[in-house]
Amino acid sequence: MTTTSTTALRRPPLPFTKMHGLGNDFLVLDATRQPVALSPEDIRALADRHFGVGFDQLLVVTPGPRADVDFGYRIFNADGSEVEQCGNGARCFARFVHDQGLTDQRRIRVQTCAGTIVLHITDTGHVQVDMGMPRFLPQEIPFSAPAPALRYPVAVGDEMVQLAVVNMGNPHAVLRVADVDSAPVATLGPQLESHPRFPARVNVGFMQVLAPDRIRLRVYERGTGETLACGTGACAAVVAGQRLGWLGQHVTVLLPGGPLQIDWPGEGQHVHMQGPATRVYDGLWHWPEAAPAV
Ligand SMILES: N[C@@H](CCC[C@H](N)C(=O)O)C(=O)O
Repeated sequence: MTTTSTTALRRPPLPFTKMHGLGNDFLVLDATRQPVALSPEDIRALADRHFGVGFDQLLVVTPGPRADVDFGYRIFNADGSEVEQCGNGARCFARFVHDQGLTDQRRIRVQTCAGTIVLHITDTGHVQVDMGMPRFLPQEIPFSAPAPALRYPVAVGDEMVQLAVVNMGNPHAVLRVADVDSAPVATLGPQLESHPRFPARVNVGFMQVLAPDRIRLRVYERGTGETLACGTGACAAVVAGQRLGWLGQHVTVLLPGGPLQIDWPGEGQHVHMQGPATRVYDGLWHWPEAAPAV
């Protein structure tokens, strides 16, 4: 029999939770109770919507690295790249640690690669997130430009587009469009995502201003493609729109997956986001067996 050694080499099944924030979907792993060591190939296999579970981002809940934070939070895009921040993921993170009994606190401090964020579960079950301070200097995005500006002309093929750039922990470019339904998200999105002026790639938001307190937004996400919602993208669009004089301090952002409330009192202040977080199901992932040689 050859099965003994094969079985010994098989990786144990991986318990996970599937969640979403307005359709931006996540696979959530609890690394406070089980060891989690995944390669970029493992993440891509799990993210595959036909052969795996399928998700936009993988969220890993870890123990807090210091006494002043409750948990750590690692985020990976569907392409296996690790990223600094995820707004919709932060709301799901709060619901996950609360609903799994990892904490009974409603105010949760979490360490991400981009710094500390504070999550608050409201009485209605929504989650408010203090997303920290936006940054705008080209080197902080990172973005290649000779001097800071509110918008930058960027050449894409024969076309010139006007971009605002914002770092919300992760990099964002924001374009204003007349109508998000006809915006070239599928073509311009990937061209800008990997544009040479963004050395760490970039998330690309297409914003339609309906009123000073209401926008529509579609986001082509770095490492994932267009998603039904992007929390950091919503924050970046509101901050960029306010700096350009188009928006006020309190804005409802209508994403394909639903609305988010974003508030920014202005320069030098933190951005706040409020919205839902939904648990879909719990599952057990069985690692695929190596395909037999043909
Ligand atoms: N969906 C997210 C952002 C996830 C990370 C992003 N794709 C990146 O590479 O920076 C959100 O809700 O903020």
